[in-house]
Amino acid sequence: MQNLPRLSFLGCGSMNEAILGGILAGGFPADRITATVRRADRAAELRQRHGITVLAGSEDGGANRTAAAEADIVIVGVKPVGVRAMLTEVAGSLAPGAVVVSVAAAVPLELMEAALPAGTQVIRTMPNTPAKVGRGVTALAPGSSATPESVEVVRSLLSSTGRVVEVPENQLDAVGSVSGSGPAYAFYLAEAMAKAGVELGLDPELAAVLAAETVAGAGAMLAEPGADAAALRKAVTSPNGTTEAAIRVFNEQDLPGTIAAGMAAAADRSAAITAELTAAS
Ligand SMILES: NC(=O)C1=CN([C@@H]2O[C@H](COP(=O)(O)OP(=O)(O)OC[C@H]3O[C@@H](n4cnc5c(N)ncnc54)[C@H](OP(=O)(O)O)[C@@H]3O)[C@@H](O)[C@H]2O)C=CC1
Ligand SMILES: O=C(O)[C@@H]1CCC=N1
Repeated sequence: MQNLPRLSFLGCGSMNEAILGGILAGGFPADRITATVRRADRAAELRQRHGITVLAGSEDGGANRTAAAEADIVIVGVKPVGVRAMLTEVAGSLAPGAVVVSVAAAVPLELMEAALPAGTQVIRTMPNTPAKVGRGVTALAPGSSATPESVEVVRSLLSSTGRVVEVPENQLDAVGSVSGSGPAYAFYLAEAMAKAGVELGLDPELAAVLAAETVAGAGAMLAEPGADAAALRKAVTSPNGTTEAAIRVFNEQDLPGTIAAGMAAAADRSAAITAELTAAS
């Protein structure tokens, strides 16, 4: 892979489109990218929005095989339950030396490698949707045949979507619970803050703007070099002031415990999906 790789996104919904958006914003040429989806209207939307080639209507798998055959890096972005069928479909069409990257939660490397020709390079990742704006974080775990050079190429490609870290595969359920699902928790907080603002008498539109800008602004501060969440929180919290009154109630009602319980449920769900997929193989 001396030159810029050719990419194919097999399945291009929320997550793969976010990665695609981050990569394109980083200057990757649209004419080296193909995506596949099932629905013609979704294909048209992606073509119009990104100027990439999109193949749709893959009832017989033809679109996926065509896209896979022309790619150096194939990024599989279907739901976990569809990954094995997708890999089986394209197994015979992959270009020699192609690298298969999965963004699917809970689908083990072993299961993916078993669906592909022996020796296929597979990399399992757990990205998140802020990839779209270059503020994502992706954890990756290389499969048994992935070479360090290929891992480096994928790492470098994904670095235009944000931070990239390598972890042992057995940490990916926990990673998914923190950063994979994490954007939803931040959006949930913004929704809850807006709702509470309305209950305090604010106009709904104003409350939504205040909550969204606050979560976004706090996120931007957290992204500054050396930022520390606890220190930033303390800087807002005047002794015996308003913030302290709010945090006291959050602690009395064990909000940290509620968050921990929710995140444990996310990690447990990931492990349960793995068990379901493995039992079905
Ligand atoms: N959403 C997120 O924040 C994150 C998701 N993930 C993982 O990403 C994966 C995708 O999730 P998400 O993007 O949310 O799901 P979406 O449903 O938004 O996207 C799935 C995409 O796959 C396409 N698709 C399904 N089957 C086929 C097929 N046979 N051939 C071609 N395309 C197909 C769909 O096409 P169509 O639109 O036409 O139906 C759709 O574009 C999951 O495995 C999930 O675990 C990981 C981290 C975060
Ligand atoms: O909810 C899900 O299952 C996926 C994986 C992480 C974020 N979204």
